[in-house]
Amino acid sequence: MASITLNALAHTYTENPTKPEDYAIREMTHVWEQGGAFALLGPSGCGKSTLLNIISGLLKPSNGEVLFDGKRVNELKPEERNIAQVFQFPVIYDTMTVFDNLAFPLRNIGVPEHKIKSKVHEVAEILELSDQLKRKAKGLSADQKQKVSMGRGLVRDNVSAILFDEPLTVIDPQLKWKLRRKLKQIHEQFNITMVYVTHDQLEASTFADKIAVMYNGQIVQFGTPRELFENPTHTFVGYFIGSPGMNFFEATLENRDQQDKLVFGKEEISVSDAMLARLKAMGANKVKVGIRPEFVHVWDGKNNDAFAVEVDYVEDLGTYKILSFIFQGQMMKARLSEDQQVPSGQIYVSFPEQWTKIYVDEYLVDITDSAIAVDQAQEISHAN
Ligand SMILES: Nc1ncnc2c1ncn2[C@@H]1O[C@H](COP(=O)(O)OP(=O)(O)OP(=O)(O)O)[C@@H](O)[C@H]1O
Repeated sequence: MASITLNALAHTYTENPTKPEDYAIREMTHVWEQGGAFALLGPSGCGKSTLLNIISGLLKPSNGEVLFDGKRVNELKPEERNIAQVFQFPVIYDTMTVFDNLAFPLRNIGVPEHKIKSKVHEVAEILELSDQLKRKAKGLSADQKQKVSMGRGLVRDNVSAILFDEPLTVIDPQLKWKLRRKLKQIHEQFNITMVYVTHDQLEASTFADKIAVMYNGQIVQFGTPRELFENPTHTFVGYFIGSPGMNFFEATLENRDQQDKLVFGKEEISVSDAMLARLKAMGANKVKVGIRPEFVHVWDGKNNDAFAVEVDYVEDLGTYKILSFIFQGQMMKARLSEDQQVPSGQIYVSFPEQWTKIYVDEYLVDITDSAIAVDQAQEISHAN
Protein backbone atom coordinates (compact mmCIF):
# COMPACT_ATOMS: atom_id res chain seq x y z
CA MET A 1 0.00 0.00 0.00
CA ALA A 2 1.30 3.38 -0.87
CA SER A 3 0.62 7.05 -1.27
CA ILE A 4 1.16 8.24 -4.84
CA THR A 5 2.65 11.67 -5.39
CA LEU A 6 2.83 13.38 -8.77
CA ASN A 7 5.44 16.09 -8.54
CA ALA A 8 5.47 18.82 -11.22
CA LEU A 9 4.36 16.13 -13.65
CA ALA A 10 3.73 16.93 -17.32
CA HIS A 11 3.42 14.89 -20.48
CA THR A 12 3.34 15.64 -24.18
CA TYR A 13 3.05 13.33 -27.18
CA THR A 14 4.43 16.14 -29.38
CA GLU A 15 8.15 16.24 -30.18
CA ASN A 16 8.59 19.98 -29.88
CA PRO A 17 5.86 21.34 -27.64
CA THR A 18 5.48 25.11 -27.76
CA LYS A 19 2.14 25.85 -26.09
CA PRO A 20 0.05 24.49 -23.18
CA GLU A 21 -2.34 22.73 -25.61
CA ASP A 22 0.56 20.56 -26.79
CA TYR A 23 0.49 18.82 -23.41
CA ALA A 24 -1.83 15.88 -22.64
CA ILE A 25 -0.90 16.46 -18.97
CA ARG A 26 -0.16 20.08 -18.08
CA GLU A 27 2.18 20.55 -15.15
CA MET A 28 0.51 19.22 -12.02
CA THR A 29 1.40 18.37 -8.46
CA HIS A 30 -1.02 16.05 -6.75
CA VAL A 31 -1.11 13.50 -3.92
CA TRP A 32 -3.28 10.37 -3.73
CA GLU A 33 -3.16 9.50 -0.01
CA GLN A 34 -2.40 5.96 1.11
CA GLY A 35 -5.49 3.74 1.37
CA GLY A 36 -7.97 6.16 -0.22
CA ALA A 37 -10.66 5.34 -2.77
CA PHE A 38 -10.30 7.98 -5.46
CA ALA A 39 -11.88 8.70 -8.82
CA LEU A 40 -10.32 10.52 -11.72
CA LEU A 41 -13.28 12.00 -13.57
CA GLY A 42 -13.29 13.87 -16.85
CA PRO A 43 -14.46 13.89 -20.45
CA SER A 44 -12.93 11.88 -23.27
CA GLY A 45 -9.46 13.10 -24.21
CA CYS A 46 -8.74 15.10 -21.02
CA GLY A 47 -5.71 12.93 -20.17
CA LYS A 48 -7.02 10.33 -17.71
CA SER A 49 -5.48 7.24 -19.34
CA THR A 50 -2.21 9.09 -19.92
CA LEU A 51 -2.02 9.87 -16.21
CA LEU A 52 -2.80 6.27 -15.16
CA ASN A 53 -0.20 4.88 -17.57
CA ILE A 54 2.42 7.23 -16.13
CA ILE A 55 1.62 6.06 -12.60
CA SER A 56 1.79 2.38 -13.56
CA GLY A 57 5.00 2.90 -15.54
CA LEU A 58 3.62 2.01 -18.99
CA LEU A 59 4.47 5.56 -20.07
CA LYS A 60 7.48 7.71 -19.19
CA PRO A 61 6.48 11.30 -18.32
CA SER A 62 8.06 14.17 -20.28
CA ASN A 63 8.67 16.10 -17.05
CA GLY A 64 8.38 15.64 -13.31
CA GLU A 65 8.38 12.74 -10.89
CA VAL A 66 6.16 9.94 -9.65
CA LEU A 67 6.76 8.99 -6.02
CA PHE A 68 5.39 6.01 -4.10
CA ASP A 69 5.54 6.63 -0.34
CA GLY A 70 7.92 9.49 -1.06
CA LYS A 71 10.35 7.38 -3.14
CA ARG A 72 10.92 8.24 -6.82
CA VAL A 73 9.81 5.41 -9.10
CA ASN A 74 10.37 7.01 -12.54
CA GLU A 75 13.15 4.56 -13.33
CA LEU A 76 11.22 1.45 -12.19
CA LYS A 77 9.59 -0.81 -14.78
CA PRO A 78 5.83 -1.48 -14.46
CA GLU A 79 6.41 -4.95 -12.96
CA GLU A 80 8.73 -3.45 -10.34
CA ARG A 81 6.15 -0.92 -9.19
CA ASN A 82 3.69 -3.41 -7.62
CA ILE A 83 0.76 -1.65 -9.22
CA ALA A 84 -2.22 -3.59 -10.52
CA GLN A 85 -4.05 -2.07 -13.47
CA VAL A 86 -7.53 -3.13 -14.59
CA PHE A 87 -8.40 -2.01 -18.11
CA GLN A 88 -11.69 -1.37 -19.95
CA PHE A 89 -11.49 -4.77 -21.58
CA PRO A 90 -10.67 -7.75 -19.36
CA VAL A 91 -7.08 -8.94 -19.78
CA ILE A 92 -7.21 -12.67 -19.16
CA TYR A 93 -6.02 -15.88 -20.79
CA ASP A 94 -9.05 -17.52 -22.42
CA THR A 95 -7.52 -20.98 -22.67
CA MET A 96 -6.60 -21.14 -18.97
CA THR A 97 -9.00 -21.97 -16.15
CA VAL A 98 -10.16 -19.22 -13.82
CA PHE A 99 -7.90 -20.72 -11.12
CA ASP A 100 -4.84 -20.58 -13.38
CA ASN A 101 -5.63 -17.02 -14.43
CA LEU A 102 -5.78 -15.93 -10.80
CA ALA A 103 -2.66 -17.92 -9.94
CA PHE A 104 -0.67 -16.50 -12.87
CA PRO A 105 0.80 -13.36 -11.20
CA LEU A 106 1.88 -15.46 -8.18
CA ARG A 107 3.45 -18.26 -10.24
CA ASN A 108 5.36 -15.56 -12.13
CA ILE A 109 7.13 -14.51 -8.96
CA GLY A 110 7.69 -18.05 -7.71
CA VAL A 111 5.21 -18.23 -4.84
CA PRO A 112 4.91 -21.85 -3.53
CA GLU A 113 1.82 -23.75 -4.81
CA HIS A 114 0.20 -24.25 -1.37
CA LYS A 115 0.29 -20.49 -0.77
CA ILE A 116 -1.07 -19.83 -4.26
CA LYS A 117 -3.97 -22.19 -3.59
CA SER A 118 -5.06 -20.49 -0.39
CA LYS A 119 -4.66 -16.97 -1.85
CA VAL A 120 -6.60 -17.81 -5.04
CA HIS A 121 -9.42 -19.36 -2.99
CA GLU A 122 -9.53 -16.32 -0.70
CA VAL A 123 -9.78 -13.86 -3.61
CA ALA A 124 -12.26 -16.05 -5.52
CA GLU A 125 -14.46 -16.12 -2.44
CA ILE A 126 -14.51 -12.31 -2.22
CA LEU A 127 -15.29 -11.95 -5.91
CA GLU A 128 -17.92 -14.71 -5.83
CA LEU A 129 -15.96 -16.77 -8.33
CA SER A 130 -15.39 -19.88 -6.15
CA ASP A 131 -17.71 -22.08 -8.18
CA GLN A 132 -16.08 -21.00 -11.45
CA LEU A 133 -12.46 -21.85 -10.60
CA LYS A 134 -12.29 -25.00 -12.72
CA ARG A 135 -13.94 -23.43 -15.78
CA LYS A 136 -12.02 -22.24 -18.80
CA ALA A 137 -12.06 -18.42 -18.85
CA LYS A 138 -13.29 -18.46 -22.44
CA GLY A 139 -16.87 -19.33 -21.48
CA LEU A 140 -17.26 -16.62 -18.84
CA SER A 141 -19.59 -13.62 -19.19
CA ALA A 142 -18.07 -10.12 -19.56
CA ASP A 143 -18.61 -9.23 -15.90
CA GLN A 144 -17.12 -12.52 -14.70
CA LYS A 145 -14.09 -11.93 -16.94
CA GLN A 146 -13.67 -8.45 -15.50
CA LYS A 147 -13.86 -9.93 -11.99
CA VAL A 148 -11.03 -12.31 -12.91
CA SER A 149 -9.02 -9.29 -14.15
CA MET A 150 -9.57 -7.58 -10.80
CA GLY A 151 -8.73 -10.78 -8.96
CA ARG A 152 -5.37 -10.94 -10.70
CA GLY A 153 -4.66 -7.52 -9.20
CA LEU A 154 -5.72 -8.60 -5.74
CA VAL A 155 -3.88 -11.90 -5.33
CA ARG A 156 -0.49 -10.28 -4.76
CA ASP A 157 0.16 -9.33 -1.15
CA ASN A 158 2.51 -6.51 -1.99
CA VAL A 159 0.27 -4.51 -4.32
CA SER A 160 0.81 -0.78 -3.69
CA ALA A 161 -2.26 0.41 -5.51
CA ILE A 162 -4.92 -0.68 -7.97
CA LEU A 163 -5.67 1.54 -10.96
CA PHE A 164 -8.97 1.02 -12.75
CA ASP A 165 -9.35 2.43 -16.26
CA GLU A 166 -13.11 2.57 -16.96
CA PRO A 167 -13.48 -1.05 -15.78
CA LEU A 168 -17.26 -1.24 -16.16
CA THR A 169 -17.51 -0.12 -19.80
CA VAL A 170 -18.26 -3.60 -21.12
CA ILE A 171 -20.53 -4.61 -18.24
CA ASP A 172 -24.33 -4.74 -18.59
CA PRO A 173 -26.04 -1.82 -16.81
CA GLN A 174 -27.88 -4.07 -14.32
CA LEU A 175 -24.60 -5.70 -13.25
CA LYS A 176 -22.65 -2.45 -12.99
CA TRP A 177 -23.98 -1.48 -9.61
CA LYS A 178 -23.19 -4.97 -8.27
CA LEU A 179 -19.57 -4.79 -9.39
CA ARG A 180 -19.26 -1.23 -8.09
CA ARG A 181 -20.44 -2.38 -4.68
CA LYS A 182 -17.97 -5.25 -4.84
CA LEU A 183 -15.13 -2.84 -5.53
CA LYS A 184 -16.14 -0.68 -2.60
CA GLN A 185 -16.25 -3.76 -0.38
CA ILE A 186 -12.80 -4.84 -1.59
CA HIS A 187 -11.47 -1.38 -0.83
CA GLU A 188 -12.80 -1.53 2.74
CA GLN A 189 -11.40 -5.03 3.26
CA PHE A 190 -7.93 -4.52 1.77
CA ASN A 191 -7.30 -0.83 2.54
CA ILE A 192 -5.48 -0.48 -0.80
CA THR A 193 -5.05 2.87 -2.56
CA MET A 194 -7.45 2.74 -5.49
CA VAL A 195 -7.72 5.19 -8.38
CA TYR A 196 -10.77 4.70 -10.57
CA VAL A 197 -10.89 6.42 -13.94
CA THR A 198 -14.29 7.23 -15.41
CA HIS A 199 -16.19 9.84 -17.39
CA ASP A 200 -19.38 8.97 -15.49
CA GLN A 201 -20.11 11.17 -12.46
CA LEU A 202 -22.44 8.61 -10.90
CA GLU A 203 -19.77 5.92 -11.07
CA ALA A 204 -17.21 8.32 -9.61
CA SER A 205 -19.35 9.42 -6.69
CA THR A 206 -20.60 5.95 -5.74
CA PHE A 207 -17.07 4.55 -5.70
CA ALA A 208 -14.85 7.34 -4.44
CA ASP A 209 -14.41 9.24 -1.20
CA LYS A 210 -12.67 11.98 -3.15
CA ILE A 211 -12.86 12.83 -6.85
CA ALA A 212 -10.25 14.58 -8.97
CA VAL A 213 -11.99 16.36 -11.84
CA MET A 214 -9.76 16.56 -14.87
CA TYR A 215 -10.11 19.00 -17.75
CA ASN A 216 -7.66 19.80 -20.55
CA GLY A 217 -4.78 17.91 -18.91
CA GLN A 218 -5.26 19.51 -15.49
CA ILE A 219 -6.88 18.49 -12.23
CA VAL A 220 -9.17 21.48 -11.73
CA GLN A 221 -10.66 20.33 -8.40
CA PHE A 222 -10.07 17.52 -5.92
CA GLY A 223 -12.84 17.09 -3.39
CA THR A 224 -15.65 14.99 -1.97
CA PRO A 225 -18.72 14.54 -4.19
CA ARG A 226 -20.50 17.02 -1.94
CA GLU A 227 -17.77 19.65 -2.23
CA LEU A 228 -17.82 19.35 -6.01
CA PHE A 229 -21.56 19.81 -6.01
CA GLU A 230 -21.88 22.60 -3.47
CA ASN A 231 -18.73 24.55 -4.16
CA PRO A 232 -17.30 24.00 -7.64
CA THR A 233 -14.00 25.87 -7.72
CA HIS A 234 -13.83 25.85 -11.53
CA THR A 235 -16.63 26.47 -14.05
CA PHE A 236 -15.93 23.11 -15.70
CA VAL A 237 -16.77 21.30 -12.43
CA GLY A 238 -20.03 23.26 -12.23
CA TYR A 239 -20.89 22.32 -15.79
CA PHE A 240 -19.74 18.67 -15.68
CA ILE A 241 -21.11 17.63 -12.26
CA GLY A 242 -24.86 17.68 -11.66
CA SER A 243 -27.83 16.86 -13.81
CA PRO A 244 -28.33 19.25 -15.43
CA GLY A 245 -25.10 21.17 -14.78
CA MET A 246 -24.76 24.62 -13.25
CA ASN A 247 -26.36 27.66 -14.89
CA PHE A 248 -23.85 30.32 -15.93
CA PHE A 249 -24.27 33.86 -17.16
CA GLU A 250 -21.87 36.74 -17.65
CA ALA A 251 -22.32 39.78 -15.45
CA THR A 252 -20.48 43.09 -15.16
CA LEU A 253 -19.35 45.10 -12.17
CA GLU A 254 -20.85 48.59 -12.53
CA ASN A 255 -20.96 51.70 -10.42
CA ARG A 256 -24.58 52.80 -9.96
CA ASP A 257 -25.50 55.71 -7.66
CA GLN A 258 -22.00 55.67 -6.13
CA GLN A 259 -22.31 51.97 -5.34
CA ASP A 260 -20.73 48.91 -6.97
CA LYS A 261 -23.29 46.47 -8.33
CA LEU A 262 -23.16 43.20 -10.21
CA VAL A 263 -25.38 43.61 -13.26
CA PHE A 264 -26.82 41.13 -15.76
CA GLY A 265 -28.99 42.68 -18.49
CA LYS A 266 -31.32 45.02 -16.63
CA GLU A 267 -31.08 43.18 -13.32
CA GLU A 268 -28.80 43.52 -10.30
CA ILE A 269 -27.52 40.22 -8.91
CA SER A 270 -27.39 40.03 -5.16
CA VAL A 271 -23.89 39.27 -3.81
CA SER A 272 -22.26 40.24 -0.52
CA ASP A 273 -20.40 43.53 -0.02
CA ALA A 274 -17.27 41.47 0.67
CA MET A 275 -17.59 39.88 -2.80
CA LEU A 276 -18.08 43.26 -4.47
CA ALA A 277 -15.02 44.64 -2.66
CA ARG A 278 -12.99 41.57 -3.65
CA LEU A 279 -13.95 41.87 -7.33
CA LYS A 280 -13.08 45.55 -7.29
CA ALA A 281 -9.69 44.81 -5.69
CA MET A 282 -9.05 42.17 -8.38
CA GLY A 283 -9.94 44.64 -11.11
CA ALA A 284 -12.50 42.12 -12.41
CA ASN A 285 -15.14 43.96 -14.43
CA LYS A 286 -16.55 40.91 -16.18
CA VAL A 287 -17.38 37.77 -14.20
CA LYS A 288 -19.30 34.53 -14.66
CA VAL A 289 -22.14 33.91 -12.24
CA GLY A 290 -22.98 30.27 -11.51
CA ILE A 291 -26.01 28.82 -9.77
CA ARG A 292 -27.05 25.20 -9.63
CA PRO A 293 -30.58 24.35 -10.89
CA GLU A 294 -31.26 22.77 -7.47
CA PHE A 295 -30.66 26.12 -5.71
CA VAL A 296 -32.82 28.35 -7.92
CA HIS A 297 -35.93 29.32 -5.93
CA VAL A 298 -39.16 29.45 -7.90
CA TRP A 299 -42.07 31.57 -6.69
CA ASP A 300 -45.64 31.90 -7.96
CA GLY A 301 -45.96 35.56 -7.04
CA LYS A 302 -43.86 38.68 -6.84
CA ASN A 303 -41.30 38.69 -4.09
CA ASN A 304 -38.71 41.26 -3.00
CA ASP A 305 -35.54 39.59 -4.31
CA ALA A 306 -37.14 37.66 -7.12
CA PHE A 307 -36.81 38.34 -10.85
CA ALA A 308 -39.70 38.02 -13.27
CA VAL A 309 -38.88 35.36 -15.87
CA GLU A 310 -40.68 33.53 -18.68
CA VAL A 311 -41.32 29.79 -18.46
CA ASP A 312 -40.03 28.08 -21.57
CA TYR A 313 -40.93 24.46 -20.84
CA VAL A 314 -41.14 21.89 -18.06
CA GLU A 315 -39.75 18.38 -18.38
CA ASP A 316 -41.24 15.79 -16.05
CA LEU A 317 -38.61 13.16 -15.30
CA GLY A 318 -40.71 11.00 -12.99
CA THR A 319 -39.11 11.78 -9.63
CA TYR A 320 -38.34 15.46 -10.36
CA LYS A 321 -39.01 18.19 -12.91
CA ILE A 322 -36.68 20.42 -14.86
CA LEU A 323 -38.02 23.88 -15.49
CA SER A 324 -36.42 25.85 -18.33
CA PHE A 325 -36.93 29.60 -18.14
CA ILE A 326 -35.66 32.72 -19.88
CA PHE A 327 -33.86 35.22 -17.67
CA GLN A 328 -32.75 38.44 -19.39
CA GLY A 329 -32.71 36.67 -22.75
CA GLN A 330 -30.78 33.64 -21.52
CA MET A 331 -32.10 30.10 -21.04
CA MET A 332 -31.61 28.75 -17.50
CA LYS A 333 -32.82 25.71 -15.57
CA ALA A 334 -34.31 25.00 -12.16
CA ARG A 335 -34.74 21.54 -10.67
CA LEU A 336 -38.04 21.10 -8.87
CA SER A 337 -39.64 18.36 -6.82
CA GLU A 338 -42.20 16.19 -8.57
CA ASP A 339 -45.15 17.71 -6.69
CA GLN A 340 -44.18 21.37 -7.27
CA GLN A 341 -46.68 23.01 -9.63
CA VAL A 342 -45.37 25.49 -12.21
CA PRO A 343 -47.73 28.05 -13.70
CA SER A 344 -47.22 28.78 -17.38
CA GLY A 345 -46.18 32.25 -18.61
CA GLN A 346 -44.48 34.54 -16.13
CA ILE A 347 -43.03 33.28 -12.85
CA TYR A 348 -40.49 34.62 -10.33
CA VAL A 349 -37.10 33.18 -9.46
CA SER A 350 -34.45 34.12 -6.96
CA PHE A 351 -30.83 33.11 -6.48
CA PRO A 352 -29.91 32.69 -2.79
CA GLU A 353 -26.66 34.55 -2.12
CA GLN A 354 -25.07 31.52 -0.43
CA TRP A 355 -25.41 29.47 -3.62
CA THR A 356 -24.56 32.20 -6.11
CA LYS A 357 -20.95 31.54 -7.14
CA ILE A 358 -18.72 34.05 -8.88
CA TYR A 359 -15.95 33.05 -11.29
CA VAL A 360 -13.14 35.08 -12.78
CA ASP A 361 -11.08 33.47 -15.55
CA GLU A 362 -13.09 30.27 -14.91
CA TYR A 363 -11.94 29.99 -11.25
CA LEU A 364 -14.13 30.56 -8.20
CA VAL A 365 -13.64 33.81 -6.34
CA ASP A 366 -13.33 32.56 -2.78
CA ILE A 367 -13.99 35.16 -0.13
CA THR A 368 -13.59 32.96 2.92
CA ASP A 369 -11.04 34.46 5.36
CA SER A 370 -8.51 31.69 4.78
CA ALA A 371 -8.60 32.09 0.97
CA ILE A 372 -8.05 35.84 1.25
CA ALA A 373 -5.18 35.32 3.72
CA VAL A 374 -3.48 32.97 1.23
CA ASP A 375 -3.93 35.48 -1.62
CA GLN A 376 -2.52 38.32 0.48
CA ALA A 377 0.47 36.23 1.53
CA GLN A 378 1.14 35.46 -2.15
CA GLU A 379 0.86 39.14 -3.09
CA ILE A 380 3.36 40.08 -0.35
CA SER A 381 5.81 37.37 -1.40
CA HIS A 382 5.53 38.48 -5.06
CA ALA A 383 6.11 42.11 -4.02
CA ASN A 384 9.30 41.08 -2.23
N1 LIG B 1 -0.22 7.51 -28.10
C1 LIG B 1 -0.64 8.75 -28.29
N2 LIG B 1 -0.07 9.55 -29.24
C2 LIG B 1 -0.48 10.82 -29.45
N3 LIG B 1 -1.47 11.41 -28.76
C3 LIG B 1 -2.10 10.70 -27.81
C4 LIG B 1 -1.72 9.33 -27.52
N4 LIG B 1 -2.51 8.87 -26.53
C5 LIG B 1 -3.33 9.90 -26.19
N5 LIG B 1 -3.09 10.99 -26.95
C6 LIG B 1 -3.76 12.30 -26.86
O1 LIG B 1 -3.59 12.79 -25.54
C7 LIG B 1 -4.78 13.40 -25.05
C8 LIG B 1 -5.22 12.69 -23.78
O2 LIG B 1 -5.62 11.34 -24.12
P1 LIG B 1 -6.05 10.25 -23.04
O3 LIG B 1 -6.30 8.97 -23.76
O4 LIG B 1 -5.06 10.24 -21.93
O5 LIG B 1 -7.42 10.87 -22.53
P2 LIG B 1 -8.62 10.17 -21.75
O6 LIG B 1 -9.17 11.21 -20.83
O7 LIG B 1 -8.17 8.90 -21.14
O8 LIG B 1 -9.64 9.90 -22.92
P3 LIG B 1 -10.62 8.62 -23.14
O9 LIG B 1 -11.62 8.66 -22.04
O10 LIG B 1 -11.21 8.90 -24.49
O11 LIG B 1 -9.73 7.41 -23.13
C9 LIG B 1 -5.78 13.33 -26.19
O12 LIG B 1 -5.72 14.55 -26.89
C10 LIG B 1 -5.28 12.19 -27.06
O13 LIG B 1 -5.63 12.39 -28.41
